[in-house]
Amino acid sequence: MITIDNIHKSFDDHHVLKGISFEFETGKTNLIIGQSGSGKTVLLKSIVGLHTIDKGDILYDNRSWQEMTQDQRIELRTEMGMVFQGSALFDNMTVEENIGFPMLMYSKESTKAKQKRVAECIDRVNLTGSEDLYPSEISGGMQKRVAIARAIVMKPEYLFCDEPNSGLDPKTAIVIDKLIHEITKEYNITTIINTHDMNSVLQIGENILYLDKGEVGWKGDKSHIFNSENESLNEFVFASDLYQKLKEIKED
Ligand SMILES: Nc1ncnc2c1ncn2[C@@H]1O[C@H](COP(=O)(O)OP(=O)(O)OP(=O)(O)O)[C@@H](O)[C@H]1O
Repeated sequence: MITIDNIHKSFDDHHVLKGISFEFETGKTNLIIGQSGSGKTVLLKSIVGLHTIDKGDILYDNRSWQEMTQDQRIELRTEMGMVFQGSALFDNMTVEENIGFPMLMYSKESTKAKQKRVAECIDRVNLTGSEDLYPSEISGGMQKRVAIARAIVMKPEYLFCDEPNSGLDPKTAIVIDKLIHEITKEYNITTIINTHDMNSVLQIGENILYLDKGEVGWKGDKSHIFNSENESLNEFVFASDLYQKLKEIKED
């Protein structure tokens, strides 16, 4: 579980995160949603440790970020897997090399054990047979699966995904959402996903934080999102492509 406790973050005089508290639960797909500019990326980067927060604390299974030594923070990073927007694969490495890269850098296991783990992950994301291909030779959906396999190869406690569906067609996006959701359950990971995508919210939104101009606008799960009394959230939900399409179908 990751608990954020009253966190604040400003850039010069721009106060972006204004006292956010939330619990991201273990074994669940936790979603951060909100309008563009509401602070989703700044929040995710703060949790990953890429931004220094100005106030408050972040607890990683009860371990306080503020109280950690530099060595403990470095150790914590090895427990984190990340799927970046646009996949961020190494163009000059094959699928297998991309997935194995974190092990090459950080794992102290034997070469044989590393190869076994990489093969397991390739199999888990259904990329068996594509090991020797380069990113430019595979589809966007396959690239995303490589990014997911690379993120889980070190068996992380925490998985962070920044807009994992960006650039994917709706059908592939559903496959990727399902994969992240299944992996979260199988490995009992605390997964946090930043998304705009209402389809994802309705598919895998088990624990949702809606950010409204840097504040907590609403918390809940997908089954309650349509019944919220929060005006700003309703605007966000009802302005989504998905809702508009459903409305058009109903009106036809
Ligand atoms: N490094 C930075 N320096 C200064 N301002 C920043 C920085 N990063 C983000 N911001 C500002 O913080 C605010 C929130 O940005 P953020 O990227 O978190 O929004 P978001 O909710 O992720 O939006 P989007 O959905 O468009 O990605 C914006 O006004 C942005 O300009």
